[in-house]
Amino acid sequence: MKIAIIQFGGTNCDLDVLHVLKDVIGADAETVWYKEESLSGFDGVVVPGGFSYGDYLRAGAIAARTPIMDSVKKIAAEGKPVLGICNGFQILTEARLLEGALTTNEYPKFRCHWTSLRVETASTPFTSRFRKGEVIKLPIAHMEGKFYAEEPTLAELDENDQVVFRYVDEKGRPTDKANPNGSLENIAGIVNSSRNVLGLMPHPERASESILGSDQGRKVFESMADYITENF
Ligand SMILES: NC(=O)CC[C@H](N)C(=O)O
Repeated sequence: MKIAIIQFGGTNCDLDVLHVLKDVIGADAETVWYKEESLSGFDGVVVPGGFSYGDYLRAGAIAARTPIMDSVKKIAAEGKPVLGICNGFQILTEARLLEGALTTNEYPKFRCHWTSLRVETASTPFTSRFRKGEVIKLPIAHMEGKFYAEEPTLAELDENDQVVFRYVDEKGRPTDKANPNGSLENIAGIVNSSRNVLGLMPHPERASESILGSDQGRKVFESMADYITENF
């Protein structure tokens, strides 16, 4: 099993993800520079966070149009898991691998703090180790994290159980106060209709060891590794 971690100019969470995959959960992983065109030999992909191309035009817009994204699309079409974290989520929406868009936070500042999230579904390759309804703590760090989609798309995401994480308060309720960026319906993460592409704004790799204040993010990577072992 081998997982590719894509690096663009401006990516800055690549080595954190590499550390979690290799040192914390013992999976085989490698960073791949965006100029590589092939991802043959890889069974899964992480598009990590950062500021690819300085967030120029729109966050993720330039990275989404690089040749390696054709290979990421191929991996996704093969049913292999693709995980986009923060800037990675922005890139996956810009590449149209995921619905909707990430727009400037309602209060237009960079926000960097812990959030509580409710796991809305355990039936994805990335959340199989969670319980539906479980409330977990993961940090956010973004300026363009407001999830937006047109009403019919939102309805479809709900109907198909594609909303994976929602920002909630300490009691597990998706209130306005618990919503750090104005995301519609408090959405923090979604999957595609085939369920093998996940994007989320919070950073599970920054909460994968208890010394960091939470190790609950680790289960995202462990679930992904289980899925690869079982299927590929
Ligand atoms: N941590 C990140 O990936 C940053 C996300 C993005 N560049 C933003 O600020 O919106």
